[in-house]
Amino acid sequence: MRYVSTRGQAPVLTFEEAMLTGLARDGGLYVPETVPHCPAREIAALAGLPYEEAALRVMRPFLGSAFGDDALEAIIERAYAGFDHPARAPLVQLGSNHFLLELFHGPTLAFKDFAMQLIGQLFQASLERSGKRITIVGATSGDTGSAAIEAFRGLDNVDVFILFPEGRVSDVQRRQMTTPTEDNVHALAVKGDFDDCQARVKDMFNDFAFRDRVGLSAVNSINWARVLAQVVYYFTSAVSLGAPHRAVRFAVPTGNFGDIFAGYIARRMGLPIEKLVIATNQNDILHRALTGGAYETHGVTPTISPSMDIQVSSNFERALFEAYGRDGAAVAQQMDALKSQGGFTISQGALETLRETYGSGRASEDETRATIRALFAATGEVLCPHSAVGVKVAQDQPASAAPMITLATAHPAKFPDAVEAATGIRPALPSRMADLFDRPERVSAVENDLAALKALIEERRRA
Ligand SMILES: Cc1ncc(COP(=O)(O)O)c(C=O)c1O
Ligand SMILES: N[C@@H](CCOP(=O)(O)O)C(=O)O
Repeated sequence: MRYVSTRGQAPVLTFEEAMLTGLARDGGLYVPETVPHCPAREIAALAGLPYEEAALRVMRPFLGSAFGDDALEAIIERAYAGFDHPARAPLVQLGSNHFLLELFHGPTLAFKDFAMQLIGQLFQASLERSGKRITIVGATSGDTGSAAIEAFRGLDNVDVFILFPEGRVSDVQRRQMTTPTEDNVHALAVKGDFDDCQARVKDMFNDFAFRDRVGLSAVNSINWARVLAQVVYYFTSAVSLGAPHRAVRFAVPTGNFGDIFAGYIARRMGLPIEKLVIATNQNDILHRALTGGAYETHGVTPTISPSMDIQVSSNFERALFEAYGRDGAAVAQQMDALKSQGGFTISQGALETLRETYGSGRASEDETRATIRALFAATGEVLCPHSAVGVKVAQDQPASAAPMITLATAHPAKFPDAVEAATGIRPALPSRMADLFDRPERVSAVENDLAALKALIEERRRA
């Protein structure tokens, strides 16, 4: 299995190389050269398997020869051993044809743990073999950062720097990043929004001298390995509702488009997904793009679902690459326009292709709060605001016989103020985090300035 860049000008890599590289050297994102097909009988055979076994079967064809079967099996076992729920990704029924896929039972209480716990193990195995050391620099709107820190804390051959927008993550999210004591972990509060943080990370990747000197690696979903790990739960949930004999739909709270693109890969592999519905908050660039054809940034607005306060949605580039028939030059042109003019228009052909796969919707702040309140009153299920955006948009979709599965992407206890305001209930953190607010914080406030950030990283990383 080989990986190519969405901009067509970077070296073709193996899985392991693409994982360690992160962003392609032409600024694009790696995608598999071909998407392996999973025949219906193999999809059906996933029914009833432990999550780990299903993960091995779904991901195996993408990894090539980098990790042997036994090694991969052990890696997957270790990755999910710290999850609080035996099913890892349990399904809860919300209504006659609507289900919630709970993805928040991992160590940091968000869906990011599914991928981050796995790639933490994959990186370690790979670095032990090569004897190399790396510097991970990630951008977060709240959840990727804590998941990355949890996966890489304390490792001798990895330094981790996480850029988060100052004052724009919840207190729980911030403390998850600022209270770990390991000296390879650095939480950086940037004066800016998530798009600024993500842009500075990409700038660092585009400075090849810096990139090579510090051994830069990415753990945002620009890294293909992140997306791959998220393909698995589309299979496990769809199969438990009757796939491959019955089609399903997914509503996916969306920001950087990594999670929903994992659903696209599952669909391309042969999983019968009728629609992948993009659910956005007020930062609705993706909904506007799908409905009107113009992908235009309007600036990031803070919301009660802060992890989705994103306008430059990195993985949409992967979707465009597919919609433009894998024309890297066309994608590069649009990405240049995004950088220089703040937007671009999607061609009619590409838009129609996107609409065959994706639906979309947007939830306002009031609708998000009302959905948390109504679902709690009707079922007792307490949603985080991101999951509530997903549920609201799912409820707004046209009727279909195919069951709708909404991804519940974070635990409500990460956003206690918003949840309490909607339900009167203040959700409690699991007991292993009960003292989170008593732990001392360690954080550096930094300007949104590339040179200053690079200097800080050079100074603090352990050579
Ligand atoms: C809780 C939560 N929900 C949804 C999203 C959106 O996921 P994606 O960026 O993969 O679209 C994020 C962040 O990415 C998140 O942290
Ligand atoms: N919502 C994310 C933003 C980064 O997304 P990623 O999936 O590309 O890492 C976060 O919580 O940090």
